[in-house]
Amino acid sequence: MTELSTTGAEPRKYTEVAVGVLIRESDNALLITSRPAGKPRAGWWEFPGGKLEKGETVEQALRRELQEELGITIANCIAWKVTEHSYTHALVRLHWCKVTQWTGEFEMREGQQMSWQQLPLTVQPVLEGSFPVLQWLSEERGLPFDVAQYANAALADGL
Ligand SMILES: Nc1nc2c([nH]c(=O)n2[C@@H]2O[C@H](COP(=O)(O)OP(=O)(O)OP(=O)(O)O)[C@@H](O)[C@H]2O)c(=O)[nH]1
Repeated sequence: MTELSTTGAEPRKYTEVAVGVLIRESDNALLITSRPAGKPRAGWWEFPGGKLEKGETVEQALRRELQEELGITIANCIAWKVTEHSYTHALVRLHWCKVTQWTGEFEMREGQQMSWQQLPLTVQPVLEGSFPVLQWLSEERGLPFDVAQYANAALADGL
């Protein structure tokens, strides 16, 4: 699918992305990772995942990405939400899955960082395409959500 361009140029194509919300069973912590050097928004925090390759399902893409990036193999992928976000570098459709089971030891294979976080997150800045999901997760947990907390840090870092 495409979005009409405001410049009259070619419509921008959606990039389909599989994103994992990994939830640690013992304390419900969420896995957040930093974007590796060399990618747009390097050093920003996100939920782990990546782009679908041709012919892949969301679950296949997420399993591949998490093996490549984190060295783990997911054992489930519970389809949860689909969101869209327009960045200057891309128009993305994010397919969010909850993951509660995996095997393997975490290994940061792209030199990124990982952090098990409770809400509200203490790592900053966070990709703004993830804000809706942070809101839904907060609501599910009966916690307040203040988008300004995340947006201010993102603005300070050049949103
Ligand atoms: N993984 C991930 N991507 C997100 C999140 N939120 C969000 O807006 N995105 C966007 O989704 C896109 C994911 O692309 P990516 O660059 O991480 O994917 P990839 O690992 O396949 O990259 P590559 O194949 O270009 O190396 C980026 O445009 C990123 O800005 C999130 O929480 N996690």
